[in-house]
Amino acid sequence: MGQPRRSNSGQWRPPLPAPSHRPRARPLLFWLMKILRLADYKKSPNIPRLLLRTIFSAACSIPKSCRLSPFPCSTPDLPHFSCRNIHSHSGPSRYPILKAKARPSPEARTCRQSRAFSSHLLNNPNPDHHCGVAPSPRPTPPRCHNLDPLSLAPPLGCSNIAVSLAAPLTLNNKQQPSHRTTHSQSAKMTVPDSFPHKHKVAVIGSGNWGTTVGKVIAESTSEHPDVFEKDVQMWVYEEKVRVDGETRNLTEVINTKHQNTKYLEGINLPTNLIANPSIEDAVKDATILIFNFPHEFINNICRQLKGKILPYARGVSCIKGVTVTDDKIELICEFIGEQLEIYCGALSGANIASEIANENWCETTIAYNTPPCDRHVANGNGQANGNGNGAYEEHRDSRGQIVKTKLTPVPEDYPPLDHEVLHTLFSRPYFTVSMVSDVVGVSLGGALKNIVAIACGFVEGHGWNMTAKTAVMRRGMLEIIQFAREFYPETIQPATLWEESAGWGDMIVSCTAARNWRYSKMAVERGVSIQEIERTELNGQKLQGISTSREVSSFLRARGIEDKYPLFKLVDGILDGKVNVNDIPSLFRKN
Ligand SMILES: NC(=O)c1ccc[n+]([C@@H]2O[C@H](COP(=O)([O-])OP(=O)(O)OC[C@H]3O[C@@H](n4cnc5c(N)ncnc54)[C@H](O)[C@@H]3O)[C@@H](O)[C@H]2O)c1
Ligand SMILES: O=P(O)(O)OC[C@H](O)CO
Repeated sequence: MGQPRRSNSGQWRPPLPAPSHRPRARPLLFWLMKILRLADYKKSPNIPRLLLRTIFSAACSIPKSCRLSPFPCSTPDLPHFSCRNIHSHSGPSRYPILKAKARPSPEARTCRQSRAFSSHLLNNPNPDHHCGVAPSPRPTPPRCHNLDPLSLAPPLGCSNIAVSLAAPLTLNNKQQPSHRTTHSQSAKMTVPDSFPHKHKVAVIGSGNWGTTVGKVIAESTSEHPDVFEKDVQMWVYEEKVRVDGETRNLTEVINTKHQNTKYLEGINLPTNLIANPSIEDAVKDATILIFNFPHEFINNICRQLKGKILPYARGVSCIKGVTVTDDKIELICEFIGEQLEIYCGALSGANIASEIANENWCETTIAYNTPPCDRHVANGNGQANGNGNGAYEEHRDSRGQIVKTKLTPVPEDYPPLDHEVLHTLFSRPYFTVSMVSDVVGVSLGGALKNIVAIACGFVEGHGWNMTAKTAVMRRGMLEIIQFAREFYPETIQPATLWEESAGWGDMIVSCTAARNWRYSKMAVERGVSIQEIERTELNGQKLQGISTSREVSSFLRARGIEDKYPLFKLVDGILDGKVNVNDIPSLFRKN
């Protein structure tokens, strides 16, 4: 890797990749022209055509072996990048990487895995060797779900993003250049990569998943002191717990024993994860808020947080559920954003807390649409906030509407808060993160699968088996997609539900191994209501499927369309005791 260098305008540029990794366009062209000249192409016009066709078809062929591998590459410099990702981003473009490096849009920069991907390619001209498969042509850069291919055309002032993509980005890779150009100051102004402020992270909620995510994050903040403050505050809904024969406050137990004995027993927590019973104090000065509690408490918690957080804080909701108010349905992350006047993304995936807490590998999906005002575009003109020509780009919600709240941009003396930073914050060797922009797919996939999981528990409790459950899962997924298309047609990307952990992955794990499935099965087996089981068996944990089913059904009923969602309707009926589990097969009978 070379040294950081200055452009003609005096601006710092990242170093060029090592010469052996540079594109070899010139020698290639040279030889091509030589062959054509030798073949006297003016007399044989078919030769150039044949040559081009051969090159093009070679570039299009990706070995199938790579497409099928579900495992992450084991390369130490790219621990979270999998062959599957390489495949899902592959396409027929002849020089896709060079194209993306030359003219990416802001979305391309924030696209999932882009940093890892570009640095990986620059460091490894043939990325496939890490996957243990036969070499293949270079794959395309990562694809964003909301990325219009046309947006790869160069918007004004984006030219220097090419430079940031071309250089391995700075947060994960220790060989990075030590300067990052900011955008709002003059083009010649540079800021060292060590920003005066680091992001302070607070986790709001400390249940089974809340504590697990707290652990993940506290490990990351320790590992990245250049980006994050080490200590992570975790708000704990204070309770008395019995430990070693004594009754103590849960917060005190967490801070002394470094275990959440009530909600995540037996897991050692990092000492920089600090339990705090005061929500106000826990979020003080935090720039990144992680929301992680059962969705039933969302109204109350948002009320407590209003006016108590930094105006430029940003959120990620790990909550699986929806909010229904006045016959309006809202994604939890957007509800949080609206209430607290911030932007909030969503994390969801096939994630069973105890497995991640035990550091068993799995993957997850984060949907985050970096608000235009936070896009630190280091372009040739030093323009900030959006499209680089001085115009302010509005932030839009998942219904395509301009967000009413005028967001306060994250100040420039913090590391830019975007896909890269969030990817860094949540990634662990045992937790692979995919970054996407489809907030609807990720949120609804996570919320609505809980209804399906309850149905699967009923089916299994009744004595039917895996094949019956599969039918219910399939039906459930169709209703989820239909729901997303009906209520969020503007931005839903159904591919998210097929391709991401937050879609089919979560559906499968939820219907075969998670709590909503397990305890609804138990309810049928014991002949008691699921609410009764929640009260007696879960030691304070919550089954989100019960309230989600109620909320979604009341929303559909209010619109007179519940019959369009027969599985959702049936689960609600069973929860009410009005319908019998035996009626489930009737959904599948065609008249
Ligand atoms: N547990 C998992 O494996 C898992 C995995 C992925 C996603 N999720 C999702 O994460 C979210 C949080 O789930 P969890 O498993 O951490 O919670 P949990 O089921 O462990 O719920 C208990 C939590 O609720 C809190 N609580 C109880 N009464 C409260 C009140 N009145 N006000 C505020 N908080 C109160 C408790 O203190 C505790 O932290 C849910 O939406 C869930 O669907 C869970
Ligand atoms: O245990 P559950 O049913 O709340 O589900 C946990 C996760 O959502 C599974 O991905």
